[in-house]
Amino acid sequence: MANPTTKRGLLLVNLGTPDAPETAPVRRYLREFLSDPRVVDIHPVGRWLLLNLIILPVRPAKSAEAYRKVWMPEGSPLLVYSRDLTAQVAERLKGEYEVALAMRYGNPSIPDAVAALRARGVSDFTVLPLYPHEAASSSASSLARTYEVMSESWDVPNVRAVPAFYEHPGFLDAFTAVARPVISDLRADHVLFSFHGVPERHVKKSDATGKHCFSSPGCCDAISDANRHCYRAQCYATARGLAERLGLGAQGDRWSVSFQSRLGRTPWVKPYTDLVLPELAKRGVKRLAVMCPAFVADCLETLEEIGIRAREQFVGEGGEDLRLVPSLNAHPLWVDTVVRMVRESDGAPTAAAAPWAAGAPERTPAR
Ligand SMILES: C=CC1=C(C)c2cc3[nH]c(cc4nc(cc5[nH]c(cc1n2)c(C)c5CCC(=O)O)C(CCC(=O)O)=C4C)c(C)c3C=C
Ligand SMILES: [Fe+2]
Ligand SMILES: [Fe+2]
Repeated sequence: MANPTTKRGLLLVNLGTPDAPETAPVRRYLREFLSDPRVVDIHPVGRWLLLNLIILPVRPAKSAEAYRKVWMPEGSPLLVYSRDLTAQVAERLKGEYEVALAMRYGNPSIPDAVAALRARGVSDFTVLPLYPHEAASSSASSLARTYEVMSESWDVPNVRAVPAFYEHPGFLDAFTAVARPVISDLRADHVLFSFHGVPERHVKKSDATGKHCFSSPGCCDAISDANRHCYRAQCYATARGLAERLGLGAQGDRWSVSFQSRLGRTPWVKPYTDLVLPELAKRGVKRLAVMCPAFVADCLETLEEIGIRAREQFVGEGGEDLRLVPSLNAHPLWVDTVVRMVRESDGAPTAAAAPWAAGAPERTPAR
């Protein structure tokens, strides 16, 4: 328990987004994002060449065009929804925690958000990376940067991290509540759980045993000691939890899993969403609901890649309709869950100690 005079702060961290849907701000954002060695994990000289000769001359203009299709009057959807969530969580935790939002890349930056909380007297921090699953390129990068920023001050504050919540019942229940009306209104004959992909190399590097991941087709079929930090295994655990709540039966029949948003030519985690869509259409799936549970806020990857591009692709392949299930954004059940996870994490800094995790001892929330 923290000292009663200690002021607590909650830092919600999401990935980040450009300041405007124009080429120059998108280039600035992509430069910061793709210079991160946890995102593009190759030799620094290779990364510089890839970025400056291949990606940055072309991609920013194309991405800016995509951002313009989903940009909201108040700004980038990822930022608008993350701000909304932050405001509602702050309201719920008033008097207990000072709350701020930070973006790993772009604005509001982690240094600015940490400085703002410290200026409000915070000396005990809870950090909640807004990604359900662990990945070097998302949660690990956000935590590493937060720790780096905090360690720059003379008096380093107390910091605890909320563990990955890929099978937290509150997270699964909230997504189920959002999905149910969409699935029934569409009369969906199939649900695709499309997660953000990562290079296979990243998954192999996070395998502490060095021999579990990709060792067999079923290596992600259950969470075990060997794969509890495997991004792919955590994604499948989420999909199973949602499919069960939605009453979808066995995998393959009315639901399947895929991975989207790949970049470059190295192998990413499979199956790829853009290759699964035509297969589903060919199999006779007509009305497809797509859930993107790697994201807790709608963003370019949900609204444009799935809501617009994947829909056009599926209909072009003979499907009748594809509907994107909205993300959690600031859904009341998600706000409840964030509040609950923050309280649960008080004194439980690792995934293994998460009170809701299988095998963890029963524990009552701190307050
Ligand atoms: C090597 C490239 C990338 C890895 C690895 C990666 C992992 C990863 N990303 C997210 C969440 C988001 N990514 C978003 C956009 C985005 N992602 C990449 C590349 C990698 N992501 C790029 C180049 C972009 C920018 C857009 C584009 O040009 O296509 C977003 C949306 C941001 C927004 O502004 O809306 C999110 C969110 C996770 C969770 C993750 C690892 C699991
Ligand atoms: Fe990404
Ligand atoms: Fe794995």
